[in-house]
Amino acid sequence: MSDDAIRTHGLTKRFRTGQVAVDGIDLAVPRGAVYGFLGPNGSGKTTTIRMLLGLVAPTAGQVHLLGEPMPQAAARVLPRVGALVEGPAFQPYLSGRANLARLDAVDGSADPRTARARADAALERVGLGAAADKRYRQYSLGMKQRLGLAAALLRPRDLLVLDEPTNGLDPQGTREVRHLVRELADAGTTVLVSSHLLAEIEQVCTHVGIMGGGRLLLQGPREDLAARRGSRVVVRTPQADGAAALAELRRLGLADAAVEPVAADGVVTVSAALADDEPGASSALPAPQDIAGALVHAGVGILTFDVRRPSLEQVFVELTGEGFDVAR
Ligand SMILES: Nc1ncnc2c1ncn2[C@@H]1O[C@H](COP(=O)(O)OP(=O)(O)OP(=O)(O)O)[C@@H](O)[C@H]1O
Repeated sequence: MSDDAIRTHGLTKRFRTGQVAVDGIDLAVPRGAVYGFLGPNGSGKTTTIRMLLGLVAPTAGQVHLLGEPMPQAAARVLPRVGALVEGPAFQPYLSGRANLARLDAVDGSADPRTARARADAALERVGLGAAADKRYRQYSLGMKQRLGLAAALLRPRDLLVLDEPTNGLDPQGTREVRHLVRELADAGTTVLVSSHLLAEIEQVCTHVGIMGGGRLLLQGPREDLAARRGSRVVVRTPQADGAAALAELRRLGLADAAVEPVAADGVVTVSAALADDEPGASSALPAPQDIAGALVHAGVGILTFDVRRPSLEQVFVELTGEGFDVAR
């Protein structure tokens, strides 16, 4: 048993069609994390999430949620887990509020006297307060998605599992979901959130797992994954200082330092790789502040000084050779 909020060992799903949708994955979602579960369409995220929640039986492997084995402990564990998965069962002719009341009533452990307050609080939280009395069938896709979130938030949860929560939302709605996830995480809820659009949730994640072709290609703290590859220092200087800047960077041990072609405005860009891809190899390289100091000391005029980290998407593409929107 582990202290992680979610832990799987060798989790595998082979469908009757013979397709292996999830291929022996070991997920580890630490308590308190916001875990971005990422990967192209068809990479196995939804199937994994369904297995986590006991909606689909694994072909092989184990799942522990909040330290307890699934599905054996489902009755004890699932009340502590809020989930948004495809197609929640809402009644089309009932209002958003009435739909939540219905779900609330099914939950044996919820106090019926406070049902209304719970539903209203959840609706407010997802920005549906004004549409509470509208029928579900009149909701837009984004509003439906929000109602699904509200249902997951009807009671305090230790763990939230959200499958593509930003599906159907406009950029404003997407920002709101991010904000909500951050708020919930600040309050101590562990969140697993899946997306095929990395940029949408990258900013709120503390941890990331990247799926590709049913396998977990990469997993760990977000900062570690992005820092692992390809950080660069990028300096813009007056053209006259370009050669001096290049010489200084090389003197500091940044072997691949190079000057990019002159821009029309008499400014050149000098850049160099800051970290090697090999773990530990970067320790010999100077820290950014020391590089800036050395350039100033060498009399180089600095117009801008940046440390550029690759986006996770760049890391992903580099690792897999696959774009994010590639279907299987
Ligand atoms: N019930 C099923 N029977 C057979 N194959 C299935 C079934 N459900 C999913 N698959 C296949 O398993 C693979 C993984 O699908 P899954 O829905 O888990 O991916 P995903 O990463 O969630 O993608 P998306 O972002 O499009 O939802 C796909 O190739 C899909 O066609």
